[in-house]
Amino acid sequence: MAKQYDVLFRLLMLGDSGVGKTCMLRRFTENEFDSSHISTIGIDFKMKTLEIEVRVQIWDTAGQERYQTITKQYYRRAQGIIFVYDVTNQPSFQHVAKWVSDVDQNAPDTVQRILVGNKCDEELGRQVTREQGSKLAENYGMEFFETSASTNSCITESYTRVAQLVLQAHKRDVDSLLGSLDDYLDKVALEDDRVLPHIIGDSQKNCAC
Ligand SMILES: Nc1nc2c(ncn2[C@@H]2O[C@H](COP(=O)(O)OP(=O)(O)OP(=O)(O)O)[C@@H](O)[C@H]2O)c(=O)[nH]1
Repeated sequence: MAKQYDVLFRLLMLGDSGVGKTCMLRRFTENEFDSSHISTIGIDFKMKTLEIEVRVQIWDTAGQERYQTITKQYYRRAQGIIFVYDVTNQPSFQHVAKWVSDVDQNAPDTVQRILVGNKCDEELGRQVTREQGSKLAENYGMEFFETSASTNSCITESYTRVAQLVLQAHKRDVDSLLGSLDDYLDKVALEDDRVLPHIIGDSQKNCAC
């Protein structure tokens, strides 16, 4: 019997307002980029199936302080977190420490994290060097990516990597879940085989034509 099912992970994007979270997500899911900034209200999400056969639900949070009571409620349900800062905005880089500390207080210990410096296409306006980003990520034990939603640089790679990390961290759970799902589907298939002639018989009896 054909076995088709998805593994679904929830990923959360965090970072200051304007660093480009929504644009990264739109680039990844729709391959589109918008140069205007319409602040996310509260929280939004999009789904995407990755080549590694994992389906991800990506939550795009509002960076604005006033929505943080709402967005913090989602930390607990995330398996992966993408911390985003803007390489042309030094304060957004400094605030990564605050986002990380919020996650430490509210998310499960098993949550997988990566650090992303977005807008790397803006070389002239750069305020945070690649080395500074990489060093901070190393201090937190995270992998680091520089991305551009504008030029589509490293966007798919960063989402795919965090999903891979989540998959590795939950591999045993996923394997045992899929193992029991296989057993269940096999059992149902066997039962179907036994029941099917009976159902056909019944339906033929009820058929009016
Ligand atoms: N040059 C450049 N601009 C970008 C990039 N990503 C986003 N932007 C611009 O940055 C601005 C903010 O982008 P958003 O994606 O709306 O930012 P956000 O982090 O979702 O903001 P909030 O919803 O307020 O938290 C927009 O004007 C985007 O066009 C990028 O990679 N390069």
